Amino acid sequence: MLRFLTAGESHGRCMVAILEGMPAGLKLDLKEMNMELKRRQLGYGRGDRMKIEGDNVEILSGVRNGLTLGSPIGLYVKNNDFRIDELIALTNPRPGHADLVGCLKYGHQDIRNVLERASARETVCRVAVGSVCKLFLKEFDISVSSDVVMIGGETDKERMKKKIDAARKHLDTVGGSFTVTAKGLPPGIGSYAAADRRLNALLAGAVMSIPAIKAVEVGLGVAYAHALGSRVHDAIYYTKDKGYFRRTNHAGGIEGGMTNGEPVVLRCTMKPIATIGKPLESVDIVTKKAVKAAVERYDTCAVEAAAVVAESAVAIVLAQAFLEKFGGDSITETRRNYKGYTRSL
Ligand SMILES: Cc1cc2nc3c(=O)[nH]c(=O)nc-3n(C[C@H](O)[C@H](O)[C@H](O)COP(=O)(O)O)c2cc1C
Ligand SMILES: C=C(O[C@@H]1CC(C(=O)O)=C[C@@H](OP(=O)(O)O)[C@H]1O)C(=O)O
Repeated sequence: MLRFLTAGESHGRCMVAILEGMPAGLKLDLKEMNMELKRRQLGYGRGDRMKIEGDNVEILSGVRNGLTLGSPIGLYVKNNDFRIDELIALTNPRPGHADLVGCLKYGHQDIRNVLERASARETVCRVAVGSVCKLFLKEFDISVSSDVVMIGGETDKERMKKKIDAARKHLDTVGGSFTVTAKGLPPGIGSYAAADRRLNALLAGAVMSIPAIKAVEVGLGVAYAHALGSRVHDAIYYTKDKGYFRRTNHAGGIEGGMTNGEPVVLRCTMKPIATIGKPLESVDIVTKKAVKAAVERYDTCAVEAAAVVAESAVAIVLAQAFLEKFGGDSITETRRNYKGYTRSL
């Protein structure tokens, strides 16, 4: 079983992750891993925090001479903006963030005790872990990519930028949507046999766990609601060369909770950033008086960054489901099992 845990506060010393269950013998290319971290920092509309951080992952354990050992992989990313103990208390929760409910739930009187961990800074760990999973999947010619498709209702790249500029100018924020595509998967990853093995549910859960992601559609997604079955199901064809194939991919590569051999395509929606320069009404959690919500430094738009995080979330789930099917304590063993299966198809 491939599993991971992360720890770290946004302005704490560092962010860490442990990935357990990765087979031995996988070559970890640190340069490629750090490129993923860099991609997460970019994107039009990001705030000033990204100018402070220069995210760089260090491998603490589980690797010798660049190869995984089969033991837990410890990953570390330093926070340049480390100042958690100096930050002043905040008592004016931001609508749309974890602030109010987090204080009620954990008994805090300072929303900083909540926001430090609720912050999307945690997603740097997700990308560090995802970068290892992407390298694993690459061994089997499986790739995961993403595309921003809409920002604040605009689909043209220049208009998207203008939308972000306008939001920034008006001290507001803006959300959007993006697709994540995984190519090269064989049919049969995931299963219809049990609810917790259905791949579409696992993928949606992983992407929805990224802060501010509010919807995940598989293939045609919500558009299925308007359609007739005869128009939307992907007819099946066969040739000796190709084997089974489809001419359309409305299903987004998943049928019955399993990959069907076509690209897996998800469409994901992100809400606008909760911190707003012109803050909404709120209530002070100590005095109970009406106040304006807290304004921290913020990203005007982080859809591009979220898309990179979602690639990692998807890569992690795919690596988990792939290993569930093919097993293997070493890459050699996984490859042998994989080849045996694909030959049998
Ligand atoms: C890459 C990324 C960057 C984000 N940057 C900010 C930010 O600067 N300010 C903010 O208030 N929220 C930001 N968010 C969103 C919050 O983390 C999110 O709204 C909050 O955790 C509550 O979201 P939820 O209701 O989906 O859990 C960011 C999210 C992501 C994925
Ligand atoms: C630190 C990151 O994103 C942060 C996510 C975030 C939030 O509230 O989610 C708030 C901002 O942090 P700060 O208040 O320090 O400016 C973002 O910069 C990151 O993506 O690495």
